[in-house]
Amino acid sequence: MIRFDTVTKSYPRNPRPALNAVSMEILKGEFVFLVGASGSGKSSFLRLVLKEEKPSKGQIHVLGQQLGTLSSRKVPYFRRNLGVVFQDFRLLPQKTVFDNVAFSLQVIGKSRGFIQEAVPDVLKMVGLAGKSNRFPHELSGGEQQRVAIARAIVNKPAILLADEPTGNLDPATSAGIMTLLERINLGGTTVIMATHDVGIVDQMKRRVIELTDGRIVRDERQGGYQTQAVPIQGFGLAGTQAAGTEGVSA
Ligand SMILES: Nc1ncnc2c1ncn2[C@@H]1O[C@H](COP(=O)(O)OP(=O)(O)OP(=O)(O)O)[C@@H](O)[C@H]1O
Repeated sequence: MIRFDTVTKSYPRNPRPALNAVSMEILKGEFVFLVGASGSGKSSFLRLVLKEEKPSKGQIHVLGQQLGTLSSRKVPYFRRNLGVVFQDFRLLPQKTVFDNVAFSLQVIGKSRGFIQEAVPDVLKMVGLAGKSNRFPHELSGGEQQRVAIARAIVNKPAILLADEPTGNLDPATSAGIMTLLERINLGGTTVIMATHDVGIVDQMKRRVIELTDGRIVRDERQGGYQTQAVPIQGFGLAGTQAAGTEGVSA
C-alpha cells in the first residue's frame, strides 16, 4: 500500500536531511503510529506520501503508483484516495458542518444527490448527526476534529493520514477521537498517525515506527511510545529490537 525505498528528503538551506535513507512498507488495513521527537521527520514523511513534497533520493510507491512518475495533472486524482487530518482541524470558518464536508465532495465533482446522501451518513458515523447546521466556532475542539475526520473520510479513501490529530484535545476527548479512528481502520482504511501522545500509543498497542533525526530507529508490532527493549550496551539504538516483539521489515 505504501513503500519507501531508501528515501532521503533534504530541504534547501537545511544541511541535515529531514528523512535519511528510509525504507519501509505499510500494508493495507494497518494502523501505524509514527513517533519521534519534534523535528525527527514525521510531517515530512506524511507530506511525501501525499506527494506534497518530492524525495531528494529514493522512490515512494503509494497504492501501486510510483509517485515519481505521477504527472502533476494526475496528482489531484491520486489524492482522492487519501484523507488527511491535522492538529488544528483546518475547517472553513464561514461554512456550516454540513457544508465543510460537502465542499470536499463538490470540488471533486460529486452530484448534489450523492452529497445529500453521503454527508448525513458520514456525520452520523462520526457522532455529529444533530450538528450539521452549526458553524465551527459553535463546536468544541473534539467536535471540530470529528468534522475534519468526516471531511477526510467522506469519499472513502484507502488511506487516512493524521498529523497529531489529538494534539489540541484533552485526554477524554482524544480517547473518543481514537475510538473513531479505530472504527475507520476496522472498516478497511489504512491509518497512519503521527503523534506525541504517549498514553494513546501505549494503550492502543499498534505498529509503531519511530524516527530519530530522519532515520527509522524502531519498527515494532504492538509497540509502545518508547521501546520496551533493553538497549545492548555499546550498540545504542541499533540494539533496540525488543525481545518477543516482531520487527516489521519492508
Ligand atoms: N519546508 C521546510 N524547509 C526547510 N526545512 C524543513 C521544512 N519542513 C521541515 N523542515 C525540517 O525538516 C526536519 C523535519 O521536520 P518535520 O516537520 O518533518 O518533523 P516532525 O517530526 O513532524 O516535527 P514535529 O513533531 O515538531 O511536527 C526539521 O529539521 C525541520 O526543520
